[in-house]
Amino acid sequence: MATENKNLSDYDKNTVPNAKDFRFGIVVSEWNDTITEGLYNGAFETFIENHVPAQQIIRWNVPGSFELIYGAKKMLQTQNVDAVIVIGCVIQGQTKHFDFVCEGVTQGIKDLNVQTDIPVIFCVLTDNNMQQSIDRSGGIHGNKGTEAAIAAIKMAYIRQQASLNQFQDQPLLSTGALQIEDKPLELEK
Ligand SMILES: Nc1c(NC[C@H](O)[C@H](O)[C@H](O)CO)[nH]c(=O)[nH]c1=O
Ligand SMILES: CC(=O)[C@@H](O)COP(=O)(O)O
Repeated sequence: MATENKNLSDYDKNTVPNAKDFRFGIVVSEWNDTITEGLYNGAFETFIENHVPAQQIIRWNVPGSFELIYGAKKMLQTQNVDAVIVIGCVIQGQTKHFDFVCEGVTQGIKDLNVQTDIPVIFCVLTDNNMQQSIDRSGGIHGNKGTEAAIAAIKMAYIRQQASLNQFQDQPLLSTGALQIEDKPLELEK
């Protein structure tokens, strides 16, 4: 489903676990900072809306999207966080550099998810032009930062429950969603 058919800011609050005790890191690229600031604001505000205290949200800046990999790695190594969001905006230029940056960041963040125990959420726009980025950072298609914050909460919860081995005897709804203490968690099919 393309973004144009699903607003990035829409989510069902009934499927989001209580996030008041989680700690989150956000690594923000300074390239295209008008866009990345919009994505950050979307993520930060969504965390606050879901009861994450501001003092439990750690922000680091890096020069560009390629540096998100190292920045996230060092945050994971040094900070007590339950999930990390990396925020970037890569826009096609005149050369193939776009392809290499996008692929490099994608693979690097994937590697961190494989090699470490902390979820790293991919909030990197890879757009053809600035208008597409504007549309996805608080514009007509919503805010990918909101989407990323919800993903971070859900993944932090999955990590927490998995570490407690609670999934083994957790009651399941008929839909296959986990029944958690106050609201069901919809696991993506
Ligand atoms: N063109 C964009 C870049 N390029 C810079 C790289 O991300 C990196 O900082 C540089 O190659 C030094 O290692 N970065 C973006 O985030 N967005 C772009 O559109
Ligand atoms: C993604 C990039 O690095 C790109 O925006 C740089 O522009 P260009 O390909 O014209 O050098």
